[in-house]
Amino acid sequence: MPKQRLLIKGGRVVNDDQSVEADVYVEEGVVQEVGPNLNPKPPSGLTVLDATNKLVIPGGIDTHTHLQFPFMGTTTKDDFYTGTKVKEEMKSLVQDKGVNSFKMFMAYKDLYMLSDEELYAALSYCKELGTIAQVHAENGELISQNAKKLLAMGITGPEGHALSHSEDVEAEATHRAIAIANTVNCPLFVVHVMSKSSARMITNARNEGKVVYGEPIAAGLGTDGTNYWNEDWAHAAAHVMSPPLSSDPSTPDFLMNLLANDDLSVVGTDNCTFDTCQKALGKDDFTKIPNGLNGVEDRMSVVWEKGVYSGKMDENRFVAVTSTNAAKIFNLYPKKGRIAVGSDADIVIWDPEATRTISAKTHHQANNFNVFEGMVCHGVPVATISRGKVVYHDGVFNVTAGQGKYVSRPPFPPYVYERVKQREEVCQPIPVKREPYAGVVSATPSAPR
Ligand SMILES: NC(=O)NCCC(=O)O
Ligand SMILES: [Zn+2]
Ligand SMILES: [Zn+2]
Repeated sequence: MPKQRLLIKGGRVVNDDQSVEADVYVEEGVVQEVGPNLNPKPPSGLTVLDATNKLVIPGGIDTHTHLQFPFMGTTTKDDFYTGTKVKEEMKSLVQDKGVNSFKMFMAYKDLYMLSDEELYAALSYCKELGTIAQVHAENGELISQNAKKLLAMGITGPEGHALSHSEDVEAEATHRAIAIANTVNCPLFVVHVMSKSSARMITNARNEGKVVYGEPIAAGLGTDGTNYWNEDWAHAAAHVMSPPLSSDPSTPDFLMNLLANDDLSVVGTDNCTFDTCQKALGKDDFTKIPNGLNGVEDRMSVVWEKGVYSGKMDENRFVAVTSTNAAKIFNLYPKKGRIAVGSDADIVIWDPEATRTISAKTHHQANNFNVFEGMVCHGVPVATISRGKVVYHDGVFNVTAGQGKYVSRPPFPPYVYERVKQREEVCQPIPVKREPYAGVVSATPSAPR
């Protein structure tokens, strides 16, 4: 078999810490050289992609998706799912299967919700195994009480979902998760940060030196919860997810500012798609609407448009929040999340000037609705390269099902655990040295008669 060889010519290579005008030469899926005017020999058998006036960026890493996910009485439209398991299986998943993160739920009462005692035990064990504890932070008990009250008042539509999942519900659980994680010195990754209050909790915790990461999602940065009051039931229901999109329209901008400042760390999508017929399982009761929406296809464009094109972040921060930080937190760096010699050739050629309009009519996802419908985005992928293979170029896909490769992730990512280790060494409580108490001790009270 001839070697698979690829040259990306004339682009601007953007990593999280610098940008350089350079060509990128790839052999057998791995970057071999990054530099000006590369001329690899022999020229035969070499695929050349022109990246003049384009950015050459590391392939995006979506930190949070649900594919082929059985949930709330139905299964997501998009497929492929790896689930979380119970405690006995955690060790084997980490040591034998290359899993280094576990998601725990404080919401979904009577389904997934963990008590504080269970969360304490789970986070303690995550820490012992050297993994990242991901937490869905919402107070499931409060949601349940709120929902009962709203249904009794005759509020059965999707607005009831937003009202029952109030901002307090997310903020309280975020604060509690941070407190529990900090108590057991376990690194915490708060998934789908949707509200200002929750984001502030994470920002404060980071300012206090706690090892906490926050993940806003594409939908939370690109649209808002005013959609829950739309008079078209299907439109409103399509936006139902937990925690809900914020009903305060200034929240997406607020979250993007925190992301630009490194108060929040990475962008996921929580892609979890259900079509209108599936959503209709909750047509008479908002608590039965399957929770979830799209994002996986549009994440990079939404972040470019709302983050870079808006002037909040530069191209390097864009790379940090769409791939590099995720690769560091989940121990994939620098194999993933960087374009450098020895890195996997997962690369996107990105046209920062081109625009596209997002629509369910033209998207490639299986769902019939897109929460970013009509959004004009600057920043368009021209080509996508997966382990050296051009899988998308100028509108044409060259992929087959099953081509993706599972990436094993070792525990104890140094980016996270070096800090954890240091905190543990320095922050050990030390008993106060004092003379023993020599005074009177009252008699042990006798048992009541
Ligand atoms: N977020 C959501 O509504 N659906 C997916 C499941 C989850 O992440 O909680
Ligand atoms: Zn969740
Ligand atoms: Zn999720």
